[in-house]
Amino acid sequence: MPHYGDYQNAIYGAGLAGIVPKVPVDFATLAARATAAMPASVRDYVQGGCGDERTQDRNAAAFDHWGMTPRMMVDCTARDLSVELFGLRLPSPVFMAPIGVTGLCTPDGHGDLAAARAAAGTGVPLVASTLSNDPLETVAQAMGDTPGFFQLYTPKDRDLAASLVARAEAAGFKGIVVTLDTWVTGWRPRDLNTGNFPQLRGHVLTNYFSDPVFRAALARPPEDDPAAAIRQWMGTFGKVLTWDDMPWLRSLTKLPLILKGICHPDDARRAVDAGADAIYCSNHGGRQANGGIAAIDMLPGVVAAAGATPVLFDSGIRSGTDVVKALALGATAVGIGRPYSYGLALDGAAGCAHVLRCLLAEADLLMAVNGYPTLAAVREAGAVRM
Ligand SMILES: Cc1cc2nc3c(=O)[nH]c(=O)nc-3n(C[C@H](O)[C@H](O)[C@H](O)COP(=O)(O)O)c2cc1C
Ligand SMILES: CCCCCCC(=O)C(=O)O
Repeated sequence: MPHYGDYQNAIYGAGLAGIVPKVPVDFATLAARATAAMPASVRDYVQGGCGDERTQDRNAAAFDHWGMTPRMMVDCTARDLSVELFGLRLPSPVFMAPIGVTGLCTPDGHGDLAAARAAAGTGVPLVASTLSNDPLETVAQAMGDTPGFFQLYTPKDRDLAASLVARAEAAGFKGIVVTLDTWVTGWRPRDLNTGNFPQLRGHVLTNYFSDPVFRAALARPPEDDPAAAIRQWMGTFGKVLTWDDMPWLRSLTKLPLILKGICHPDDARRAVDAGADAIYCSNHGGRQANGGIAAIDMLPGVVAAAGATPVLFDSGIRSGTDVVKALALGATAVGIGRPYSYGLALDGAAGCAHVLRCLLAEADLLMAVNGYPTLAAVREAGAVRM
């Protein structure tokens, strides 16, 4: 049976023929190379975060104070990283988190399709953002047989929300991820210092501009009057959700409903009671609120509160080791954020797939060396706060 770790042999094998990876295999080199290659406006938006970015930095740094203990004399020649989620058998517990400017991460402006193709090529699901340069239907198609999830930024216009969800269902997405932490944008100095907010320049609004409900409310189509369409988007983006909205959200779809941005155990309990099918523990990569606890440090409390409900996690994952630590702390599946957008920036779909394969190879080899043949073994081994 092939293992994700075999990617290491492929890299060394290519090295014998004098070929080195086009995209770096480690995050530090990847980030340095990608941010040098990106246009400044995209780089600042992707790399930046809220305030002085201490929460963002802490998200990644906090993985250092969690450690795992290797077990010996365990046969790990066969390893199984597959996971069941919402009745789907996924080949690995890794997915691509929604990134609203994915479209801009490739020079052709079709980064969303490139990420979808990377999903198709690797079997790693993509959570497609509402904020996309290509319509969700086209993105879904580009994912091939790999399941995808649709991330909903809930508009104030309830009919528009219903339309977006219905389109996502019709397009074949397997679940709806409702983001709770971004009805308004956090304070982002890098973008403020350059007066740059991509959406206000008409980027990544294709799902709105292509939507029949959104279009029906415009005097003239977005193609003829983009400024008016952008103004309408500004007016409708970001409904403030409360727990009272849960029955309505639930009524929009029969697909699994996943609530993104849950960090407090009480909120996790409330989400489960209100009918959420999964909790998505995330602090939005430190982009929305500064001054927070690192996301990975909040994961154990959320997992305990969620009980049997699956918990997805992101924020600060930079390596395969981080992936295994998050699984050890109870995550059912782990979201990759900025690293895959850097892969896109350096080599499109191939670069994105390479980043995902490297993360999976490192995770798989760590499991092999640490004596964890399955994800159940990872979870049983756990991680210790050092
Ligand atoms: C450039 C950028 C755009 C993002 N856009 C969205 C989005 O459209 N919807 C959403 O729910 N989260 C969005 N996020 C948050 C990610 O889904 C994820 O929570 C975050 O990237 C995790 O942090 P990390 O990248 O530092 O690991 C975005 C993140 C970045 C970096
Ligand atoms: C008013 C738009 C809010 C930002 C949406 C994209 C996102 O989640 C992020 O940049 O982070």
